Formats: sequence, structure tokens, C-alpha cells
Amino acid sequence: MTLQLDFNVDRGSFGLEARLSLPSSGVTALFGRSGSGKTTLLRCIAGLERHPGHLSFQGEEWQSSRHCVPTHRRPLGYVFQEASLFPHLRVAQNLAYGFKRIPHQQRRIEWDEVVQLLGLEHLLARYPDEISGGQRQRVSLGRALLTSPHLLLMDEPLASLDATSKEEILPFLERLRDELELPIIYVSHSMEEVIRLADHMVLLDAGKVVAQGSLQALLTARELPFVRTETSSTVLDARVTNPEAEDGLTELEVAGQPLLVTRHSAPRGQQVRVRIMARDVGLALFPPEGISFLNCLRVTLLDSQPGVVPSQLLLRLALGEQVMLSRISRRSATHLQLQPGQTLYALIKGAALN
Ligand SMILES: Nc1ncnc2c1ncn2[C@@H]1O[C@H](COP(=O)(O)OP(=O)(O)OP(=O)(O)O)[C@@H](O)[C@H]1O
Repeated sequence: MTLQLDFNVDRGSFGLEARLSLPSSGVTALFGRSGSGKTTLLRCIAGLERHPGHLSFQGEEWQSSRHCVPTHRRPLGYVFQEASLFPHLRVAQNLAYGFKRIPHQQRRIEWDEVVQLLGLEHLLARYPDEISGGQRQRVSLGRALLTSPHLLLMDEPLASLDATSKEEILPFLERLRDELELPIIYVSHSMEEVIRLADHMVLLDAGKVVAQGSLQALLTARELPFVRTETSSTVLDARVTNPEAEDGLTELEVAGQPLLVTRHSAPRGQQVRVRIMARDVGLALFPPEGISFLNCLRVTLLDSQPGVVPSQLLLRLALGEQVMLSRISRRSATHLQLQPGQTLYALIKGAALN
């Protein structure tokens, strides 16, 4: 565990109690509704707010009852909701702002790497008011990365962008996650973003940590609200076995079984994540023939619980070590006489997966 924290914030009407050990790699999402304390926790980690507590990062103490390392001495990058670029400086000069202050021997990320990773080549000579909101946010991210942080904190970096700009920037964030060995703490109240980006999740509610763990574990946990939403889904870890399968498909492997999805750009052998919506998963007692579903995965029924509406059930299915969800009608479950422990065949449309 890389980041150990224990904070107690008392603002009278709002209190935050957080004791966490966060992992040393990947993206950890701080998720929760508005006012649950996500930004407060992030600011405590950055040292932008001082509250009683303890914080250490990779064995180095950043805050204790005796001392507090000031923000500018913590090796972290911070990306805010709104890009805060210097309006009178060109993009290249904005990027150079932090970069120049980091001595050569301490640089972990090089200029060209950041410019290429974030697709900034053609923007370098422009001023901030000559580029779009999404592009400005990419420059902010580039500027944070060029300070060679050991930890990147992002506070709803897409919140001020429209849907098109969000879609434009998300692939860059995915590349950042996949290509840099940099732990990221990502604040969001958008489940779509969390599902695209996060490996781990901390769920906050009214200043309390309700749950924490891998994204898949939290999305499929019986006791958490995620399984009972219209868009309940899971994210499976898969590996590309044939990037260019016939008919414009890509073949993946999940728990030793093939899974066909819409054509993916990832190369053979790469680990990828596949989101499967509970409502897209049907069930059969035997592998069926003569149907249009491309995917038929052998699974074991773990348990069932009431769905979002009385006519439906939400089932949890084991696929090797992973768990996926299926939402079916109560009538189908009765008809199939489903029992925990039973082997079933999960039917998923290839067209539903990308
Ligand atoms: N500087 C401040 N002084 C007093 N109260 C504050 C301050 N900043 C935030 N709060 C309050 O603390 C609580 C937690 O705020 P915080 O911004 O951490 O929540 P959040 O989960 O990040 O919300 P959002 O998703 O809306 O950004 C809220 O009730 C908020 O009104």
C-alpha cells in the first residue's frame, strides 16, 4: 500500500472521517454524491487543507501530529475541475512552467513523452483562449505530468466539459493509466468515468468511507447500491487473443473462455477491460443452438436478489475468479428453477460489447 491516511475533519455541519490504505498503482476513484467529502479528502492529501490526521506516502511521512510537509514539497501533481492556465502564455510556455523547475536527474517523464501521450504537438504555439475546453484540460494535465509527480491527484477533471469534449479526453486518460507507472487518485461522481478509468474505488457518503476495494468487487457487492441501478454492470479483465477476428470482431479470453466483442484497437496479448451491463446478459441451462448471441460463457450462479423493479431479479455469476451480473425477469428464474451453485450459460450479444 502506498498511501496511508487517517483524517478527521470537523467543519461543524460537515465531518469527514477517513482511514484508508490506497494502492501504489493504477487509478483509485473517490466516488460519492455531491457533498460527500471527496474534494475535502483530496485537498487533505495534497496538504491544501490542514486538519488533524496522519498521512504517509510510500513510507514517507507527509503529515503527523508533529509536522506537515507543505504542498510544494510533496511530489504530486494536481489537476482541478477547471483548467487553470496562464492566459498570457502559449501552451508550450504553460507546459514549461513546472518542467523547468525540475532538475534533469529528477525527471521521470520527458517533454516529448507528455506532448505525444496527450496529443499536444499542434497546440504548442497557441494561447489558452485559442483552444477548446478539452484541449485546455489536456494541457493542464500535461503541465502536472511535467513536474514528474510520484502521485497524481485529479478533482473531477471532466466536470466542466461537454459530452463531446469528455469523449475526446477520456482516451488520453486511459493511455495515461496504461502507459505511465503513476498512481492516480481521481475524484468523480460520474459512474461512467469511474467504470472507464478506475481500478480501485473508495465510496464516500456523508463524510464516511462506506466501502473500498477493486472496482469489480464494489460494482458487484451485494450490499452496495451499484447492483440495484438501471445501469448495473461489471468490468471484466480480459486478454486479447485475436485482435482481427472475422467479421470485424476482436476475440478476447476471460477465465479461459472466448468472448467476442466489437473490433478493438488493442494488440494481441494485451490486457483489456470489458464492461458488461447486467441487462445484456441472458441465461440458459444448456449451451443453446440457433440463436444470434455470439457469446456463451459457462458460469456458476452465486446468488440472486430483488432487482430494480418487482418483476426482475439480479443474479451474481462466478466466471473463474471474476463476478458478473445478470438481470432477468423473476418469471424466467422461476421457469429455469435457478439455484445457487448451479452451472449456467451466460448469453451476451457481441454487439453489446466494445
Ligand atoms: N471551505 C469550506 N468551508 C466550509 N465548508 C466547506 C468548505 N468546502 C466544502 N465544505 C463543505 O464540506 C462538505 C464536503 O464538501 P466537498 O467539496 O468535499 O464534497 P464533494 O464530495 O467533493 O462534493 P462535489 O462532488 O459537489 O464537489 C460539503 O458539505 C461542503 O459544503
